Amino acid sequence: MPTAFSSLTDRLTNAFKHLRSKGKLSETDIDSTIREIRRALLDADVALPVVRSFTSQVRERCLSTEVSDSLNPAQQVVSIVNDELTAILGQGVDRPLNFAKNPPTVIMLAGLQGAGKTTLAGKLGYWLKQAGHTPLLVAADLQRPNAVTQLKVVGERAGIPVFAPQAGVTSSDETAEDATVVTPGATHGDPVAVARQSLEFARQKLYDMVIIDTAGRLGVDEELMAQARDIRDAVQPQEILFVIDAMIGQDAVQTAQAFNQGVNFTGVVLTKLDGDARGGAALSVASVTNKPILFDSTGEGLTDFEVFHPDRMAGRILDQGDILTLIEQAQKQFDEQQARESAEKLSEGTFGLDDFIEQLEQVRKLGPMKNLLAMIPGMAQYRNQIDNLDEKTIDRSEAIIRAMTPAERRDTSIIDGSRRARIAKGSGVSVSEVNGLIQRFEMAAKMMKRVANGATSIPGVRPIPGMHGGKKKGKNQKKKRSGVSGNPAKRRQQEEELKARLSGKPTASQQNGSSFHKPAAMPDLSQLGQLPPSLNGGLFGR
Ligand SMILES: Nc1nc2c(ncn2[C@@H]2O[C@H](COP(=O)(O)OP(=O)(O)OP(=O)(O)O)[C@@H](O)[C@H]2O)c(=O)[nH]1
Repeated sequence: MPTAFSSLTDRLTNAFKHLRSKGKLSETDIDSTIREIRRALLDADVALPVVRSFTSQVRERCLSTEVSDSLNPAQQVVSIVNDELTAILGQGVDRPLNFAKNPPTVIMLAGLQGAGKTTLAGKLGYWLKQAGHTPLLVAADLQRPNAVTQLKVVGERAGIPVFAPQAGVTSSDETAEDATVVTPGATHGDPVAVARQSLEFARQKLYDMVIIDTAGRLGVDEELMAQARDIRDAVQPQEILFVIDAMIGQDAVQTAQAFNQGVNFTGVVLTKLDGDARGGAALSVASVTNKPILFDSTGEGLTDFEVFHPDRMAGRILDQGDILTLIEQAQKQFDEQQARESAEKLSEGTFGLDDFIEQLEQVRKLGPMKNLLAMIPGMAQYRNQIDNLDEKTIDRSEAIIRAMTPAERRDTSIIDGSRRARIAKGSGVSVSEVNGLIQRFEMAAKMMKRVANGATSIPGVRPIPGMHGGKKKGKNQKKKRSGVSGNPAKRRQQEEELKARLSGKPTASQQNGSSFHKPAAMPDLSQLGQLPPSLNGGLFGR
């Protein structure tokens, strides 16, 4: 899927490609790589001062770094670029939200018109609600006629009450109009008064988070800034989040600086990272303002929103995937017992189409398939194929399987010609589509059985610790096959290991144990002759 960083990813991975054949890097090699990195960053709209300090830092470290035993030169350069990218994205640290000692915690949103503030208010509120908070959204954007209505719609969708002035209503004891939208008589036309009243309301009704949506303008102007300052002074927020559209290009830095001076924001939210315009300017914002990026948003949906982790974003930009996010999402959504059973069935060769449907349902909870594939290391080169993956073909596959009898799903070998014709009719597809699905399922099941038993691996994809059982194991050991441990300490260790693998550092077990592998800081993509069947058309065909 093209994202705001796709072309930057392509350019950077290309710059590293030339280094792969080198045994040792000369100063000339380093300089020519640095030149390519500089051009890639500038073309992606990263601000010039940020590019300058970034490249000089990378160059200095490349020249002074000792030759490592465990990393080849290309991996070493990628590892340095990864560190420095993580640093410009926010000093390399994750900064959690500040909460008030005495609730409610107040979060004020500021930014240009159309940056995505209103949408973000809903996403943030929804995210907080999922975490057990009781948020209230506040419509303090009284500039744009439709803004209040828009926030009410967003609030309704997220199931979060909205404190909003209602035209013609002035009494302060108006009661809730319906379950999701509160319309007390906030003072009409005065955003500062609305914000102040919302706090009183939240205290009375015991909302513990107040998210205030403020007005945006097309460009920075002093009147807007003064209004935002007045709101800030009236409600003393714990967080003032500057919301910035990643696609606005070079203006991002100037706008961010103006808002920083104007309201002294505490954190940044990048929106529209799903767009395909050059998103480099947004990457400069944290560095130029010295304020952390707290969240990012990748679509219009309520859940297209995530906590920003500088190191994971750097990994995605460098096409090292984001396995940690994938694991976290999977842990949230997956039924662990079911995953374990599927893994066992796969290794035993008893994985049927019924199980496949169950897996599909679980995977679907994680979001569109394209987004998931984008989190796998080394996938940038398959962007076109991933883009061509039509999610509808997945629906069709599901329909075919659902048209089968339970016995057919358990054992595809009983599906003869007449059964195939019946299934095709029942699912509204052609017989050849049914044939194709059965054939691909049988092939994939065979391959997965071999992979699960350690007989082979997917080309270019290094095994994840605990993923492959090797030989068939006893009952107790089987539990490890789902790849992610249920034990929190063990899981943390696995995450640390993965993190280290992705950053190119030796993992704890590699340092302690005898089975030291060269870390896969940069997967050798040349080995990826073909996608695993499940990705390359795979079960879903094309
Ligand atoms: N693709 C994409 N669209 C987004 C994202 N966030 C917001 N949008 C869309 O961007 C448009 C503007 O978003 P709003 O939330 O209205 O922006 P705003 O900052 O509140 O705008 P004003 O109220 O005019 O100041 C809407 O159409 C949103 O659906 C995102 O992450 N990705």
